[in-house]
Amino acid sequence: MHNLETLGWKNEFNVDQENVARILTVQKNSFRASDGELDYQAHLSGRFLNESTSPLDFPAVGDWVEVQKLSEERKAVIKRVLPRASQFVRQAAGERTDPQIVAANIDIAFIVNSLNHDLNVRRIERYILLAYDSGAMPIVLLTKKDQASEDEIEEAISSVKEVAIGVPILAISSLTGDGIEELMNHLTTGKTGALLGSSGVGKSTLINAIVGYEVQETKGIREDDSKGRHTTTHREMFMLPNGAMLIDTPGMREIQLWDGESAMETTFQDVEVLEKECRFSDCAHKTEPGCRIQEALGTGELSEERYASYLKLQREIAFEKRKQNQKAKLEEKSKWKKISKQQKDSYKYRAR
Ligand SMILES: Nc1nc2c(ncn2[C@@H]2O[C@H](COP(=O)(O)OP(=O)(O)OP(=O)(O)O)[C@@H](O)[C@H]2O)c(=O)[nH]1
Ligand SMILES: [Zn+2]
Repeated sequence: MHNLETLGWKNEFNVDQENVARILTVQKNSFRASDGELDYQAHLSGRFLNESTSPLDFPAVGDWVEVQKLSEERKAVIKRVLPRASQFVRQAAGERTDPQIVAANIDIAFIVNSLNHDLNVRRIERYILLAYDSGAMPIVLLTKKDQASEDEIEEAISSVKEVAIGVPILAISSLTGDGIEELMNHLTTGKTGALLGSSGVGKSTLINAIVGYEVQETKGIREDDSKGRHTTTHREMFMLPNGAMLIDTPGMREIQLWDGESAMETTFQDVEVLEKECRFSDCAHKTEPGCRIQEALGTGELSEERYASYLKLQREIAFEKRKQNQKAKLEEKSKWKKISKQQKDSYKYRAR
């Protein structure tokens, strides 16, 4: 069923097909890759160990890589990462200013939320922004449909609709199979999807339901405290029976933006249209009489929360950008310091 084509391979990189594989899992510096027929245990070639290699240059789940297969059975060396069609990037956890690739070459970013917990539309908004920024199409999945009433489902869908303009919203249940067929209409042969969302929303259970058997270990909710157990610990790509791929990711509690500037327009189409309609080209949209944004806020056409969220994300992106520029400057400085020290040292040596 799976060969390079069904894995989504498009032969546009000018690499011999023999030497192409797709990354299925990453654990530290150990990779599992598939050429569509066989799995390979792969490791990085020396060129990745260069000091200046950015985290974005390393292979991630979903990447197409050029490999050199070794004579040792099912071992390979990764020579390079082929250009990505899309990459889902977030700010790495912790204090550092580093990007982290959640998944590469994703066609559809499934933003997964559970119907039996509080829906956080602000978080969904953020994920949609990241999805568009990555180059993937977002789809919002509302899981555990079997645990919500018709009214609750309708209410959830309508509140998500307000922040997910033009984005498909599907309510599904992995328990009853309700809605899975509709989901699979999107995830067709050769397509790659990624499941993104908090821990316990049912990502692994969904993969099991699609694959039809237990591929991802899931643990039941403990009855005593009804907390979902954290189960997924690393990203992994699964091949589905229909020839599509689905990437499971560990639950992400917070997702910090890395970039997203270019995706703001698509994510906040409603706000941007109003801004363009404003007759003052340099309007701060605060107190100007006759301002279109103020008018829309007044009539409720645009909700205060949505507008506040728009401004907040805009500020956040600008802040990240400044931080990244600052970091780049510091790195440049330390590089020149090093070079000038080397030059001095070599001069001292020659002078002696
Ligand atoms: N009733 C019901 N329960 C579900 C459904 N899907 C998942 N669950 C339950 O929700 C709990 C968490 O599901 P998981 O699939 O482990 O959640 P996850 O999103 O993979 O969580 P992490 O791996 O921690 O990121 C488990 O107890 C599942 O049985 C569903 O459609 N209906
Ligand atoms: Zn205005």
